[in-house]
Amino acid sequence: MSILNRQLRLSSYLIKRLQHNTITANEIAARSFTTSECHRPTIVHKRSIDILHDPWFNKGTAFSMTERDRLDLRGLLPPNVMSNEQQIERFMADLKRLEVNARDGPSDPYALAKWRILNRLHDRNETMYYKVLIANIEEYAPIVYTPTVGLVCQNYSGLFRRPRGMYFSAADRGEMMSMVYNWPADQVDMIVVTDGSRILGLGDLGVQGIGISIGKLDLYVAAAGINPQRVLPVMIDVGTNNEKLLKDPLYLGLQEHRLEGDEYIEVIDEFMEAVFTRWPHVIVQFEDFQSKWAFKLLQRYRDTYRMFNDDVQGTAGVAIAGLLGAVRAQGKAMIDFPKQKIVVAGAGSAGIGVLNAARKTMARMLGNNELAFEGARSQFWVVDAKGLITEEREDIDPDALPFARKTKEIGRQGLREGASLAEVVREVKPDVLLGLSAVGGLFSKEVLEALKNSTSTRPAIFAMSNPTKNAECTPEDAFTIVGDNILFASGSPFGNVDLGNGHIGYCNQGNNMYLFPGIGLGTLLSGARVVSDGMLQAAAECLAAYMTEEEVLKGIIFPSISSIRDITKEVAAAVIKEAVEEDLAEGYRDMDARELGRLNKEELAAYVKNNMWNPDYPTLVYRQE
Ligand SMILES: NC(=O)c1ccc[n+]([C@@H]2O[C@H](COP(=O)([O-])OP(=O)(O)OC[C@H]3O[C@@H](n4cnc5c(N)ncnc54)[C@H](O)[C@@H]3O)[C@@H](O)[C@H]2O)c1
Ligand SMILES: O=C(O)C[C@H](O)C(=O)O
Ligand SMILES: [Mg+2]
Repeated sequence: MSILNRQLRLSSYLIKRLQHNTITANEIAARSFTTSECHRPTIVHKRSIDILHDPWFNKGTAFSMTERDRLDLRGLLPPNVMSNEQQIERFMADLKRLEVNARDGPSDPYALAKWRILNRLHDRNETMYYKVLIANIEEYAPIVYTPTVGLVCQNYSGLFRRPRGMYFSAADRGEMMSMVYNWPADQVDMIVVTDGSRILGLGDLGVQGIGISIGKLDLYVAAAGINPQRVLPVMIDVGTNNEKLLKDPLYLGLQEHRLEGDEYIEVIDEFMEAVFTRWPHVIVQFEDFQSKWAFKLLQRYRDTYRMFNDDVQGTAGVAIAGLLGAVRAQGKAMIDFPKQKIVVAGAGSAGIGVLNAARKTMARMLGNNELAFEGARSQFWVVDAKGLITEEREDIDPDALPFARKTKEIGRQGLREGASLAEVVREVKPDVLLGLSAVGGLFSKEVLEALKNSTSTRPAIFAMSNPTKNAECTPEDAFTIVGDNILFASGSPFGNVDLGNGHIGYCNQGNNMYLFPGIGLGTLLSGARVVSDGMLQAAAECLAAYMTEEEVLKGIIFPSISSIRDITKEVAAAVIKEAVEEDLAEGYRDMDARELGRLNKEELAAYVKNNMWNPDYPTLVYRQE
């Protein structure tokens, strides 16, 4: 009989005897001493993740800090310790919210409900989960990844059931080197880390941003065939500046404002040192860090560690592939790219990443010298929240400075500092209008009307902000207002548009998902010491060349998500080739760099394919210890 049952029986027996006056109060006090049995500790024969996965002993977020230390649980749970009452309140609030959330799912009214079902499968049986995901990637990528993952992050404190990944918080300073050993896997190939400060276009979501690391790693497994036992989603909780979360008693993260300055950097440094000490060959992808840190951290670590920033570098590669596709779709040779006039709305980590890469690509095509690099600058007009960026801007962000228009130029063009996006489009008549602003509907009717006067034979509109509601415009608006002869891509998935004349307006998904899995896989399989600009460029060029002439002329400039495993294999092979050529490759397992260098294109692709994990059940054999 369980302790609880025995106690219940005992107390009902005592109460009955008391009612019949056959027992004294003193006797009750003495007897009730036996009920202290329930305060005796329970002996468990497991620790760490095993205890979290054991429904008998798991307390979830209610494990106290001392218990977390005693049971090697530090870092395996979000930092905020909850009371049992709070846990129940959180569960109930989430349960009640289900119907509301199911209704406001982005394009699919049942998106969040589907996520819950898939998530439960993920927690029960990973092989089966990935088999389902890979076989139905077109249908379920929008659930486990953009756009639904945004909704998941917004509601994560309510959705949290079983922990996944690791949490390093500001309260763990000085402990990270030891707590990294709480993770049960001896080998980790890929870490995706966020500090939750800019999740998609949804702003600061604090600890709830862990959802984006999990979603990105789902694609690493599904698209790149990284073994799911060797991926680690990480959340670095340095606080949040989201006032709503700071006031929410059920929020799972640290309820203090974000660390800033050196204190912030020290936490990230400690994390990097800890993970690279335990797993020297791991690759760390930085995801959804606010711009002010995205660039600084990239510069700080990129020459020392195997790391890259997906929003800065992955997005840039995808945009370059799209921009080159746009040139081809106009019936021109790619080498004509440096003549394109490009208006970019948004000068954050993604926008500036794209601008730098596009400028370098133009400069390379123009002769790869100082003059070419300087000349390429004048092809870009950058508009941020304060309008057109010019050299007259006060307190200009140093990352945006190289793209500030010169006063003389803008005078000639009938523009001025702070000119609105519509004015800029009207005066510049660009070939490309690219949005990475996180402002839904920014490409308003007025802006799209202005684009009708573009000097291009086929203007391109890239509404790249995520999730769906943050897209700068919908494909319907773009095709309806600007005309049938445009090229359209969005960051989150939309359906194609029926143009009503027997033709289809293609909606491409211009998302960094076409590159980051291949960049990570290629880095892993080459054993490259760092992720170089050349490797990133090779990845972008591979993606650009993936589409056939016929597809591009139809307006299809990115592959369908159903071929993501194939494109990832090709991208990874291109990354390996470049790493070998740059002498950065150190080999992987029994394949050394020299042997890698001897493989031709087909052999490289076969090498990648053979090293991709497939969701098949292995044979299991039990042996006693
Ligand atoms: N499609 C992709 O693969 C991809 C990749 C990375 C980022 N993104 C998306 O890009 C968006 C921006 O990301 P970020 O990291 O650069 O964010 P960020 O917050 O660093 O930058 C946003 C930029 O937009 C500008 N902006 C704000 N309001 C504006 C307005 N009204 N007009 C013009 N510009 C305005 C801001 O001034 C800032 O420069 C997010 O929605 C993100 O989801 C998409
Ligand atoms: O996550 C995505 O869908 C793309 C990108 O990394 C983003 O931050 O929006
Ligand atoms: Mg991102």
